[in-house]
Amino acid sequence: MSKKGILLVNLGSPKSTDVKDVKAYLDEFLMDEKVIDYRWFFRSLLVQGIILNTRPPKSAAAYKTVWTDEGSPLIVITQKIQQKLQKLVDVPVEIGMRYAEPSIENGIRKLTEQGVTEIVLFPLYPQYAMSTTETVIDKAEEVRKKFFPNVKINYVQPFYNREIYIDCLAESIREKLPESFDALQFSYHGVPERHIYKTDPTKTCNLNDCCQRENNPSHQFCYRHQCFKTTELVIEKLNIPKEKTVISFQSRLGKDKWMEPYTDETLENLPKKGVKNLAIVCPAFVSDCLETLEEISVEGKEEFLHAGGEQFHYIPCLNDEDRWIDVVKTLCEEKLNEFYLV
Ligand SMILES: C=CC1=C(C)c2cc3[nH]c(cc4nc(cc5[nH]c(cc1n2)c(C)c5CCC(=O)O)C(CCC(=O)O)=C4C)c(C)c3C=C
Ligand SMILES: [Fe+2]
Ligand SMILES: [Fe+2]
Repeated sequence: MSKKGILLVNLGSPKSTDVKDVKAYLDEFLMDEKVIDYRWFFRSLLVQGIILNTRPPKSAAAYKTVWTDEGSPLIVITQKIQQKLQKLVDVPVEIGMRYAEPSIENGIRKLTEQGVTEIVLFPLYPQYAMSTTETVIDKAEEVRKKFFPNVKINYVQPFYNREIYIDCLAESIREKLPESFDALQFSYHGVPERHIYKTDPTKTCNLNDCCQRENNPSHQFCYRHQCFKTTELVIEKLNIPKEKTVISFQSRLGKDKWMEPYTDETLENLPKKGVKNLAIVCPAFVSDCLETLEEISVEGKEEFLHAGGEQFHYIPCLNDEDRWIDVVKTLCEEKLNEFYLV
């Protein structure tokens, strides 16, 4: 009888907030061809020649502001999800990070040491992107072929529009929303527009109205569509009018054109449009991390207040909320059950 297990995969964080560890982490992360998708020579020129010579001290300082006694919030929260899920399922659950430690290889090894030969791997990203879901699958397949050729892996698909997830996210937001607010902003991690064109096998997405159409063939691989869809479904559940919501994209890097509108510019413009009391949520992330705790809750808040905003309410990610752990369990069990069918 084959034994099953679950591997929860998140992005990863530096080993510590030392500049050298942050530099090593950024090197691995940004040299990934699915993240900075230039040919190796140009990627290396940009990342190792420019970014790694300027960014690590700034990033390390930012990490210091969010780091806890237990470590990076992203990793600590992923561990908490693992521990809670482990109490609900009767197969072993491990974690692996796409970059740095604990690695995907490490996670698969821990599972195989417990006799597991069939793994459900859950990339913890609601929306598909080349720089997230796709690179996780590439890495896991590379590791599987090299070290664990007899192991089978079943991947949990992006769940941006799944009813159980939307219900869970909407409920979580509802509980944390202030009594009154002028607007609810959905800030998603951005990606370069080029990535969306590149990963569209149907070549039918023009990053325009088509992303909001009901049935465009490109939607399965369109990060922009999936962000719009999550937003649309959540506000419908929350019964919030579209006019009271804003979508934006954060964390751009480099000189390429990234998806617009940008979160920082939106935060500066909203007070001029009469939005003084803002609630903001970041549904591209299931766990709080540098990009939410520092870029939004601290920097974003400052930008908004400086531009004339009065109240800024950051709504935390799902993290290890019990209702979210139930969703993780259901999505994993669906894939565990598929092993019985083949
Ligand atoms: C939806 C999730 C994410 C997408 C899509 C994504 C794309 C993407 N990111 C960068 C560059 C950086 N991202 C950084 C941090 C970071 N990114 C995500 C998630 C997505 N990235 C998370 C969860 C985090 C936080 C990690 C943590 O430890 O808390 C950083 C590092 C931070 C910094 O130095 O400021 C960079 C750089 C690119 C280029 C990209 C798509 C092309
Ligand atoms: Fe990122
Ligand atoms: Fe699209």
